[in-house]
Amino acid sequence: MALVSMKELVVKAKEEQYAIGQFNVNGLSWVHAILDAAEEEEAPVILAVTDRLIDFLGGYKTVAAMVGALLEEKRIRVPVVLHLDHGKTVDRCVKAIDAGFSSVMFDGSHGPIDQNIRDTRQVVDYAAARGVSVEAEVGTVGGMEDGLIGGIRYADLHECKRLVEETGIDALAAALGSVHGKYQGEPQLGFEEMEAVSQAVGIPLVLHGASGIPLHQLQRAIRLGHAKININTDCVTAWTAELRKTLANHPETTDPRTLLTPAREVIKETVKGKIREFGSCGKARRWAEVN
Ligand SMILES: O=C(O)C[C@@H](O)[C@H](O)C(=O)COP(=O)(O)O
Ligand SMILES: [Zn+2]
Repeated sequence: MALVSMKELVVKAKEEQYAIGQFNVNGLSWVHAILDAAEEEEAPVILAVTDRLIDFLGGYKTVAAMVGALLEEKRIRVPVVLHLDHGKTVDRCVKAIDAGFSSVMFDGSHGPIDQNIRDTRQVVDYAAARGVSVEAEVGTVGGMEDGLIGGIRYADLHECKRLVEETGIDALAAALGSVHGKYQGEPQLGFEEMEAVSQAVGIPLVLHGASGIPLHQLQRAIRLGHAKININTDCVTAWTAELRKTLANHPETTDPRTLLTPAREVIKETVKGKIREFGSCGKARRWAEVN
């Protein structure tokens, strides 16, 4: 199946109270593992590439070609979105769209809201004309972003409403207490604020920094309108641990396949576990029936 926009997937997920997993791609192994997991769980899935890793991975066109080829070679039938995560500029979002990404996030959350709205609107105008979905952000998710450690800044309700109404985005990332990377202590999401934002904007919400958030909090976030949940840290942590174990168990081996296959398998199992937690397993079946 060809890549699809995120829009219809998250609208449906919100209606039916489950969430689509966004899993970050850090190399070829990730694409294999995430696609295999989604196919086995019959779940729609979002493959995301964070803008800071685009050059490391060979550029937008390389990423789009790699994902497109694997969809075909592996005969993937579940709906797959290729999403630019934390797009840094309007121009970089345009490049991703031109390369074949089916969804982009423009992250103007670090600047003033008026600038964020102006830039996001430009991205939406370009994307909507090409059937590409757009996510944008208000507030600051805590933790590591672009190599810098930052504090949490809660999304302002009025700014969330303005961003949605004045741009026409498809999904909103409202920072409400989550943190990228590892949490220090128990995650504390702002559920009261979440309910207010969700009611005010009406569109599906996106949860960044979801690795390490306990299931009961994720389920409450889904009930309050989160239809896309982003996971990277849990996958890279599992991958690194497995790779270290394999290297220790095979000190003489120089065969990359022997060294990398168990780590790829661990990503797949991690993704499958998340898909089940988010309630999206089996949802590709119904999607295929009506599309
Ligand atoms: O590492 C990146 O740049 C991608 C992440 O910001 C992603 O959008 C995300 O929110 C993952 O959260 P985490 O797995 O809890 O770190
Ligand atoms: Zn994020």
